[in-house]
Amino acid sequence: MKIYRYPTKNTWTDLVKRPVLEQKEISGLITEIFTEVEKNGDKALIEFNRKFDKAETVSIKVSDVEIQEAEKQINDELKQAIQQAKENIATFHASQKQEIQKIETTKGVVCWRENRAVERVGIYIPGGTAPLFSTVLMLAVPANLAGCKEIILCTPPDKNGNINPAILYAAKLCGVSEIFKIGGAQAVAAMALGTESIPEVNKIFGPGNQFVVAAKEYAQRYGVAIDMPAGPSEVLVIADEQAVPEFCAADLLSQAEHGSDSQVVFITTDLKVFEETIEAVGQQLRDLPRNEFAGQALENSSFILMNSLEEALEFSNLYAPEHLILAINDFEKYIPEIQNAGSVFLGNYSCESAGDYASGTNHTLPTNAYAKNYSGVSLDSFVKKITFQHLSKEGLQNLGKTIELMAEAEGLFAHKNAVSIRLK
Ligand SMILES: NC(=O)c1ccc[n+]([C@@H]2O[C@H](COP(=O)([O-])OP(=O)(O)OC[C@H]3O[C@@H](n4cnc5c(N)ncnc54)[C@H](O)[C@@H]3O)[C@@H](O)[C@H]2O)c1
Ligand SMILES: N[C@H](CO)Cc1c[nH]c[nH+]1
Ligand SMILES: [Zn+2]
Repeated sequence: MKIYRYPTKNTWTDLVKRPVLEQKEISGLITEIFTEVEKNGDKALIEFNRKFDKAETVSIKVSDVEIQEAEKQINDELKQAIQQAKENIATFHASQKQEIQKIETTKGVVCWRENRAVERVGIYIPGGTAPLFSTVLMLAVPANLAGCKEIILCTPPDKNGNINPAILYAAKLCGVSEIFKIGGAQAVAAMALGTESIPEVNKIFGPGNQFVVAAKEYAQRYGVAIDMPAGPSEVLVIADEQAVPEFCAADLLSQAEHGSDSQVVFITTDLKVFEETIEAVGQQLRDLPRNEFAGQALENSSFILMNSLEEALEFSNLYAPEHLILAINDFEKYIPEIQNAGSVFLGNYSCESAGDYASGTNHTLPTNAYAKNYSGVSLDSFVKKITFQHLSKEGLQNLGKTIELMAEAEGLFAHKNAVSIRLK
């Protein structure tokens, strides 16, 4: 845990750095993995399961029997919880649908956009530190609402070569087409390149560790699109004097527990809240089952005392957190000041776990300061927008002179002629 009291602005660039694996090592490994998958297909994937996940997999495709068996292992209470989360996610994402808006830019010139779903999408479901079946809902629900024809899911197998039953249950519930037992960079390579059993997809979605993020970035050179870099989880909490230290500590630990390379940042203007939150983090960490990841993540994490909420917001915009929690009284006032963040949680009761599971917003979000230039997953992530236009003869008469003049000025006479020939 790194503690800073009133750090000067010239130290901020160091404070916003994330813990990253050695880039050179990762990129060498990713190239190797893609080359191997391209050359040996499924055989390479089975070998990677052995090497990276210590798993024996005879067949990498999940069978219908495995899916039926999984359903029996999920109790009714969890099924109901999954159902409620799914409905909220569907409601929020369905609200993002927009009516087609035809607009007449000049009399007789009508322009509009129409959505078309990305046809075949690949969704990566993390399974290294925890089986994130909630991510199935976050990706498959909007993919279905958007009208994607095929949803291919990849997730790492356990040591016995099995997939967590809740992942299989959620996948079936959300209309996933095919499920494969393969994780990490090799799963991304398989979806980008295609193998004997895994179809090549048009766009790859989903969060993952630094191997997965690096592989998604690499995959783009094969013509596949990606949602965004969604890596190790992070949260930045800004608290004032009325914040509840135990709540702040719980939110910080909720993201720290994702993995040793997660990072959490706590900023407050109040000395009492500062000291009590640090103490509460220590206490809650001791009581947390499987707390080793959270403990390691806290070593990379900062607790900062600042002079004002304005300064805290300025720091937050530089950090560009995946999640921002404003545990402050006057949060409405500060909303316009938020420039860079993946998803924002307002007040003392908007715990980040709500967005992780069930409030309705998407939990697949940009990390590592990518919130400066990317949005989280939404319905739009699963569609392409095609523009249309119709010009009547009158429309071309009204706009023709402008087009001819501009084409001539660019020295493109065939462009000019495409107008002139029609208006002769
Ligand atoms: N940003 C977001 O939206 C978001 C959402 C959910 C989860 N997350 C993050 O996703 C991550 C999930 O990571 P995870 O590790 O639990 O699961 P994961 O499924 O992303 O990664 C596990 C895979 O990594 C590969 N791997 C592990 N060590 C390796 C090595 N040394 N060399 C090559 N490959 C290796 C293995 O193949 C394994 O299957 C966490 O960091 C979590 O915080 C982010
Ligand atoms: N907090 C993660 C995104 O960074 C999402 C998640 C899934 N399950 C629990 N949490
Ligand atoms: Zn989480």
